[in-house]
Amino acid sequence: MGKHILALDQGTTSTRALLVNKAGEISHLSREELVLQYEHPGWVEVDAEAVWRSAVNVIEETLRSSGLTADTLSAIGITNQRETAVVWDRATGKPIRPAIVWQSRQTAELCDELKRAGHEPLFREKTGLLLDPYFSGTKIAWMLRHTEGAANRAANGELLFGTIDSWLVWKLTGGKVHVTDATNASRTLLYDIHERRWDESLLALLGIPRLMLPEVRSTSEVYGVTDAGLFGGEIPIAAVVGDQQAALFGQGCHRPGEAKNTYGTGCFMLMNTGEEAKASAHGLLTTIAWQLEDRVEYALEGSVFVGGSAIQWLRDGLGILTTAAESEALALQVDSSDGVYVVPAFVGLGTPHWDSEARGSVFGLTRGTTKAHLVRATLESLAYQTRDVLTAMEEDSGMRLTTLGVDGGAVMNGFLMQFQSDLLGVSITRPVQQESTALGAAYLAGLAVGFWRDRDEVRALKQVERTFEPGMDEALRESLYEGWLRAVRAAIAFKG
Ligand SMILES: Nc1ncnc2c1ncn2[C@@H]1O[C@H](COP(=O)(O)OP(=O)(O)O)[C@@H](O)[C@H]1O
Ligand SMILES: O=P(O)(O)OC[C@H](O)CO
Repeated sequence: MGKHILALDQGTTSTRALLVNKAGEISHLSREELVLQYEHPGWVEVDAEAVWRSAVNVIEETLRSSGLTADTLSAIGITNQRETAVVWDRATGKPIRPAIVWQSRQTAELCDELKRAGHEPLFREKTGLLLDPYFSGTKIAWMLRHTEGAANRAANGELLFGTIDSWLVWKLTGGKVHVTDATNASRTLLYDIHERRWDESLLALLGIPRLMLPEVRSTSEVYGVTDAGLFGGEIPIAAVVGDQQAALFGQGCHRPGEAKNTYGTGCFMLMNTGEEAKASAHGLLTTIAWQLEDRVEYALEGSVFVGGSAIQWLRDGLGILTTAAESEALALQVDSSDGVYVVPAFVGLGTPHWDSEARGSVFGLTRGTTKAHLVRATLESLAYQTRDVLTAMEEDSGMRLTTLGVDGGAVMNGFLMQFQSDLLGVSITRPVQQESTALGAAYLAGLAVGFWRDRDEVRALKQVERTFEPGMDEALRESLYEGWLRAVRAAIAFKG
């Protein structure tokens, strides 16, 4: 048995590989940025070949910098941005067009068509999701409709579909293994999360041939080994898990009622609900937390589409920041956002509104507004959106949260974390190891190959770096939040 698990974390904006040892310590992180394509307003795509190349590069770099060889690794655990859809040619392994990223709105019309025909309750009941362009199903249907000859080729078994995990496993195994896991399947809009199978009636509604779909396996098992030609030896691939579920596992939220929020490109709060798939009355998603052997556990999820990417917009779109980290000092230059609210609905709104037509808006500008106010209001928007989600979560689960575990790129921002704690009235714990997603994938892979004994062993590895306690006066907190609710209502009303 080797001394390390390699975690491959394929996110929206970057691909990372890192090593995890038995104590849950991380070393030799290698990272490659990805270029997203925004060809039309509301569309977000990425070159699946570039994603694949980035995965090879970061694994090679991690091996090189650590001096380890492939056969000294115990396993690879893969975690990935979810819903992003790839369709490729079975024979050549080439994608038929760019992958459609989870944030993309290009299937809004198709979703509306299906809603008008009254199909949403069926999708909601079987998959725990909603008819929103976010999920993979309509993205696959769109590719089949908009790529010449694709529908016929798919029906003949010449094309394969996969979320990013499937695509990477296919490539890593040299085109031998076409699988996904239950967490990723639960984000496709095609998988019955109760019966645990691809659903023929949903496939028929979307015109997707069953032949294209991967086999659905558990979240923690050996699916195959990496092609010996790639890294100079075979490495067992022993976990596949959607990144938000991986973070839930990595944060040690293994018991019902435990929750985490990840602040990456988007913000995703997941609460473990155990073996019960709880339906939501407030726009949350019911999703599979993980499948271990034959046992499935579920989660309630609130999905916020634009989180850290609003900070990237300040940096790259407006040019008022040179780095995302600078946003903290700027926000702290002012005592408040002075009545300014930024609603970053750049690609519509997810939980609890599910409005794919809404667009971003800024409210409350005066002649005295400075870039510090705008930056602060943008950071605050992550916290306000999270409060919307937590309110829904508490109403649906009937549980009151006292502590929230956090992770993701933006949690380094101390201003944001304190404001978040103030606004929720909840303690926030930031772990020492903020790569919860990669840790979750490593733990799940390690459990499959006997690197760790059981869940309790990995849960005990978590260490808290800092706790943020709520300190804001309640009247102020509620009046600030009132302003946010007004701003969101106005943003939704603006779309005409
Ligand atoms: N100090 C910071 N303050 C606010 N946002 C930050 C900070 N550092 C990084 N971010 C944001 O975090 C995001 C990157 O987080 P990460 O977890 O790597 O995302 P993903 O996995 O979605 O690619 C970016 O959108 C970036 O703008
Ligand atoms: O790329 P991330 O880490 O922001 O995650 C994206 C989510 O999985 C989308 O559902």
